Amino acid sequence: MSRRLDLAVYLVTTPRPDLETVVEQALRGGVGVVQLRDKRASTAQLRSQVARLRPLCEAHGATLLVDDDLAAAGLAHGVHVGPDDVHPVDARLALGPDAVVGWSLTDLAQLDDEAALTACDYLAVSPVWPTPTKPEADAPWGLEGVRAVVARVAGRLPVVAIGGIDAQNAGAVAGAGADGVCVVSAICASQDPRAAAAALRVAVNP
Ligand SMILES: Cc1ncc(COP(=O)(O)OP(=O)(O)O)c(N)n1
Ligand SMILES: Cc1nc(C(=O)O)sc1CCOP(=O)(O)O
Ligand SMILES: [Mg+2]
Repeated sequence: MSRRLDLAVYLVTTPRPDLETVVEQALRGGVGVVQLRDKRASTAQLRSQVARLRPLCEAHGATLLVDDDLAAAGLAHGVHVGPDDVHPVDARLALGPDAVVGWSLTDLAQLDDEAALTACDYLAVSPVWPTPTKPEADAPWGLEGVRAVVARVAGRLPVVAIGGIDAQNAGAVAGAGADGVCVVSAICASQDPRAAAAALRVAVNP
Protein backbone atom coordinates (compact mmCIF):
# COMPACT_ATOMS: atom_id res chain seq x y z
CA MET A 1 0.00 0.00 0.00
CA SER A 2 1.69 3.21 -1.12
CA ARG A 3 -0.96 5.91 -0.69
CA ARG A 4 -1.13 7.87 2.52
CA LEU A 5 -4.02 6.53 4.54
CA ASP A 6 -5.59 9.07 6.89
CA LEU A 7 -7.97 6.99 8.99
CA ALA A 8 -8.76 9.55 11.71
CA VAL A 9 -12.24 10.34 10.38
CA TYR A 10 -13.66 7.78 7.99
CA LEU A 11 -17.02 8.25 6.29
CA VAL A 12 -19.09 5.23 5.25
CA THR A 13 -21.78 6.47 2.89
CA THR A 14 -25.44 5.66 2.75
CA PRO A 15 -27.38 5.96 -0.53
CA ARG A 16 -28.93 9.39 -1.10
CA PRO A 17 -29.55 11.63 -4.11
CA ASP A 18 -27.18 14.35 -2.86
CA LEU A 19 -24.32 11.96 -2.08
CA GLU A 20 -21.68 14.00 -3.89
CA THR A 21 -22.63 17.15 -1.99
CA VAL A 22 -22.44 15.37 1.37
CA VAL A 23 -19.11 13.75 0.49
CA GLU A 24 -17.68 17.07 -0.69
CA GLN A 25 -18.74 18.79 2.54
CA ALA A 26 -17.39 15.94 4.65
CA LEU A 27 -14.06 16.13 2.82
CA ARG A 28 -13.91 19.85 3.50
CA GLY A 29 -14.46 19.05 7.17
CA GLY A 30 -11.47 16.70 7.24
CA VAL A 31 -12.65 13.22 6.31
CA GLY A 32 -9.63 11.20 5.18
CA VAL A 33 -11.35 8.05 3.91
CA VAL A 34 -14.68 7.69 2.14
CA GLN A 35 -16.19 4.24 1.72
CA LEU A 36 -18.96 3.88 -0.85
CA ARG A 37 -21.46 1.44 0.64
CA ASP A 38 -24.71 0.75 -1.18
CA LYS A 39 -25.99 -2.80 -0.84
CA ARG A 40 -28.64 -2.31 -3.52
CA ALA A 41 -26.47 -0.82 -6.23
CA SER A 42 -25.26 -2.89 -9.18
CA THR A 43 -21.58 -3.03 -10.04
CA ALA A 44 -22.26 -0.67 -12.95
CA GLN A 45 -23.99 1.83 -10.66
CA LEU A 46 -21.15 1.62 -8.13
CA ARG A 47 -18.57 2.14 -10.86
CA SER A 48 -20.37 5.22 -12.07
CA GLN A 49 -20.53 6.60 -8.50
CA VAL A 50 -16.83 5.86 -8.06
CA ALA A 51 -16.06 7.77 -11.26
CA ARG A 52 -17.78 10.84 -9.76
CA LEU A 53 -16.44 10.52 -6.21
CA ARG A 54 -12.82 9.66 -6.92
CA PRO A 55 -11.82 13.10 -8.29
CA LEU A 56 -13.51 14.74 -5.30
CA CYS A 57 -11.59 12.54 -2.86
CA GLU A 58 -8.31 13.03 -4.68
CA ALA A 59 -8.76 16.81 -4.68
CA HIS A 60 -8.76 16.58 -0.88
CA GLY A 61 -5.99 13.98 -0.59
CA ALA A 62 -8.53 11.43 0.64
CA THR A 63 -8.88 7.74 -0.09
CA LEU A 64 -11.97 6.26 -1.76
CA LEU A 65 -12.88 2.67 -0.94
CA VAL A 66 -15.82 0.49 -1.97
CA ASP A 67 -17.66 -1.92 0.29
CA ASP A 68 -17.40 -5.53 -0.90
CA ASP A 69 -17.50 -5.06 -4.69
CA LEU A 70 -14.04 -5.77 -6.14
CA ALA A 71 -14.98 -4.77 -9.68
CA ALA A 72 -16.02 -1.31 -8.53
CA ALA A 73 -13.16 -1.11 -6.04
CA GLY A 74 -10.74 -1.55 -8.95
CA LEU A 75 -11.74 1.96 -10.10
CA ALA A 76 -11.34 3.37 -6.60
CA HIS A 77 -8.34 3.20 -4.24
CA GLY A 78 -9.37 -0.06 -2.65
CA VAL A 79 -11.96 -2.14 -0.87
CA HIS A 80 -13.38 -2.86 2.56
CA VAL A 81 -14.38 -6.47 3.17
CA GLY A 82 -15.87 -8.35 6.09
CA PRO A 83 -15.50 -11.91 7.36
CA ASP A 84 -18.39 -13.06 5.14
CA ASP A 85 -16.96 -11.44 2.00
CA VAL A 86 -14.00 -12.17 -0.23
CA HIS A 87 -10.94 -12.95 1.90
CA PRO A 88 -8.38 -10.12 2.24
CA VAL A 89 -5.74 -12.26 0.52
CA ASP A 90 -7.99 -12.65 -2.52
CA ALA A 91 -8.85 -8.94 -2.44
CA ARG A 92 -5.13 -8.12 -2.43
CA LEU A 93 -4.48 -10.51 -5.32
CA ALA A 94 -7.34 -8.99 -7.31
CA LEU A 95 -6.51 -5.33 -6.65
CA GLY A 96 -2.72 -5.38 -6.48
CA PRO A 97 -0.08 -4.14 -4.06
CA ASP A 98 -1.01 -0.44 -4.22
CA ALA A 99 -4.68 -0.90 -3.33
CA VAL A 100 -6.02 -0.32 0.17
CA VAL A 101 -7.66 -3.37 1.73
CA GLY A 102 -9.63 -3.02 4.96
CA TRP A 103 -11.06 -5.90 6.98
CA SER A 104 -13.90 -5.93 9.51
CA LEU A 105 -13.14 -7.65 12.76
CA THR A 106 -16.14 -9.24 14.42
CA ASP A 107 -14.30 -11.97 16.36
CA LEU A 108 -10.89 -12.00 18.06
CA ALA A 109 -10.18 -15.37 16.41
CA GLN A 110 -9.77 -13.53 13.09
CA LEU A 111 -6.46 -12.24 14.47
CA ASP A 112 -5.09 -15.79 14.18
CA ASP A 113 -5.41 -15.51 10.39
CA GLU A 114 -1.83 -14.41 9.65
CA ALA A 115 -2.35 -14.34 5.89
CA ALA A 116 -5.31 -11.98 6.24
CA LEU A 117 -3.41 -9.65 8.56
CA THR A 118 -0.51 -9.55 6.13
CA ALA A 119 -2.85 -8.79 3.22
CA CYS A 120 -4.80 -5.95 4.77
CA ASP A 121 -3.95 -2.33 5.60
CA TYR A 122 -6.24 -1.73 8.57
CA LEU A 123 -8.76 -3.46 10.80
CA ALA A 124 -12.22 -2.18 11.68
CA VAL A 125 -13.64 -3.20 15.06
CA SER A 126 -17.24 -3.88 14.05
CA PRO A 127 -19.34 -2.71 15.83
CA VAL A 128 -18.00 -0.91 18.87
CA TRP A 129 -21.57 -0.08 19.96
CA PRO A 130 -24.98 -1.15 18.68
CA THR A 131 -26.36 1.11 15.97
CA PRO A 132 -29.77 1.58 14.33
CA THR A 133 -27.92 2.14 11.05
CA LYS A 134 -27.07 -1.57 10.95
CA PRO A 135 -29.30 -3.49 13.37
CA GLU A 136 -28.03 -6.81 12.00
CA ALA A 137 -24.44 -6.05 13.04
CA ASP A 138 -22.55 -8.54 15.22
CA ALA A 139 -22.26 -8.31 19.00
CA PRO A 140 -20.72 -5.01 20.07
CA TRP A 141 -17.10 -5.00 21.24
CA GLY A 142 -17.34 -1.99 23.54
CA LEU A 143 -14.26 0.03 24.42
CA GLU A 144 -12.75 -3.04 26.11
CA GLY A 145 -12.88 -4.80 22.77
CA VAL A 146 -11.12 -1.93 21.05
CA ARG A 147 -8.37 -2.08 23.69
CA ALA A 148 -8.04 -5.86 23.28
CA VAL A 149 -7.67 -5.62 19.50
CA VAL A 150 -5.21 -2.72 19.69
CA ALA A 151 -3.12 -4.66 22.23
CA ARG A 152 -2.84 -7.55 19.77
CA VAL A 153 -1.95 -5.60 16.61
CA ALA A 154 -0.32 -2.38 17.84
CA GLY A 155 2.65 -1.44 15.67
CA ARG A 156 1.53 -3.81 12.96
CA LEU A 157 -1.83 -2.57 11.71
CA PRO A 158 -3.92 0.53 12.37
CA VAL A 159 -7.30 -0.05 13.99
CA VAL A 160 -10.50 1.90 13.42
CA ALA A 161 -13.90 1.39 15.01
CA ILE A 162 -17.45 1.66 13.68
CA GLY A 163 -20.95 1.63 15.12
CA GLY A 164 -22.75 4.26 17.19
CA ILE A 165 -19.87 6.73 17.08
CA ASP A 166 -20.46 10.48 17.25
CA ALA A 167 -18.52 13.58 18.28
CA GLN A 168 -19.42 12.98 21.93
CA ASN A 169 -17.96 9.47 22.20
CA ALA A 170 -15.27 9.56 19.48
CA GLY A 171 -12.67 10.77 21.96
CA ALA A 172 -13.25 7.69 24.12
CA VAL A 173 -12.76 5.45 21.08
CA ALA A 174 -9.46 7.18 20.32
CA GLY A 175 -8.56 6.98 24.01
CA ALA A 176 -9.03 3.21 23.81
CA GLY A 177 -6.28 3.17 21.18
CA ALA A 178 -8.17 3.38 17.89
CA ASP A 179 -6.45 5.28 15.10
CA GLY A 180 -9.75 6.53 13.77
CA VAL A 181 -13.52 6.49 13.83
CA CYS A 182 -15.84 5.35 11.04
CA VAL A 183 -19.29 6.86 10.90
CA VAL A 184 -22.42 6.89 8.80
CA SER A 185 -25.07 8.90 10.62
CA ALA A 186 -22.83 11.30 12.54
CA ILE A 187 -22.02 12.87 9.17
CA CYS A 188 -24.77 11.75 6.77
CA ALA A 189 -27.65 12.66 9.10
CA SER A 190 -26.14 15.99 10.05
CA GLN A 191 -27.52 19.27 8.71
CA ASP A 192 -23.89 20.36 8.37
CA PRO A 193 -21.66 17.44 7.25
CA ARG A 194 -18.60 19.68 7.10
CA ALA A 195 -18.96 20.80 10.73
CA ALA A 196 -19.80 17.25 11.80
CA ALA A 197 -16.63 15.90 10.21
CA ALA A 198 -14.55 18.70 11.73
CA ALA A 199 -15.99 18.00 15.21
CA LEU A 200 -15.10 14.32 14.87
CA ARG A 201 -11.57 15.25 13.82
CA VAL A 202 -11.13 17.43 16.90
CA ALA A 203 -12.56 14.69 19.12
CA VAL A 204 -10.09 12.13 17.74
CA ASN A 205 -7.09 14.49 17.71
CA PRO A 206 -7.82 17.13 20.37
C1 LIG B 1 -15.13 0.57 8.12
C2 LIG B 1 -16.12 -0.51 8.02
N1 LIG B 1 -16.27 -1.35 9.05
C3 LIG B 1 -17.15 -2.34 8.97
C4 LIG B 1 -17.92 -2.50 7.85
C5 LIG B 1 -18.86 -3.62 7.72
O1 LIG B 1 -18.37 -4.48 6.72
P1 LIG B 1 -18.93 -5.94 6.58
O2 LIG B 1 -18.64 -6.70 7.81
O3 LIG B 1 -18.42 -6.49 5.32
O4 LIG B 1 -20.46 -5.69 6.48
P2 LIG B 1 -21.17 -4.94 5.31
O5 LIG B 1 -20.80 -3.51 5.29
O6 LIG B 1 -20.73 -5.57 4.02
O7 LIG B 1 -22.61 -5.10 5.63
C6 LIG B 1 -17.75 -1.61 6.81
N2 LIG B 1 -18.46 -1.71 5.66
N3 LIG B 1 -16.85 -0.61 6.91
C1 LIG C 1 -21.81 -0.04 7.95
C2 LIG C 1 -21.67 -0.54 9.33
N1 LIG C 1 -21.04 -1.69 9.62
C3 LIG C 1 -21.07 -1.96 10.93
C4 LIG C 1 -20.53 -3.19 11.51
O1 LIG C 1 -20.49 -3.29 12.75
O2 LIG C 1 -20.13 -4.03 10.73
S1 LIG C 1 -21.87 -0.80 11.84
C5 LIG C 1 -22.20 0.09 10.45
C6 LIG C 1 -22.99 1.36 10.45
C7 LIG C 1 -22.46 2.42 11.38
O3 LIG C 1 -23.36 3.45 11.33
P1 LIG C 1 -23.43 4.61 12.37
O4 LIG C 1 -22.18 5.38 12.29
O5 LIG C 1 -24.62 5.43 11.92
O6 LIG C 1 -23.66 4.01 13.72
MG1 LIG D 1 -19.03 -6.53 3.55
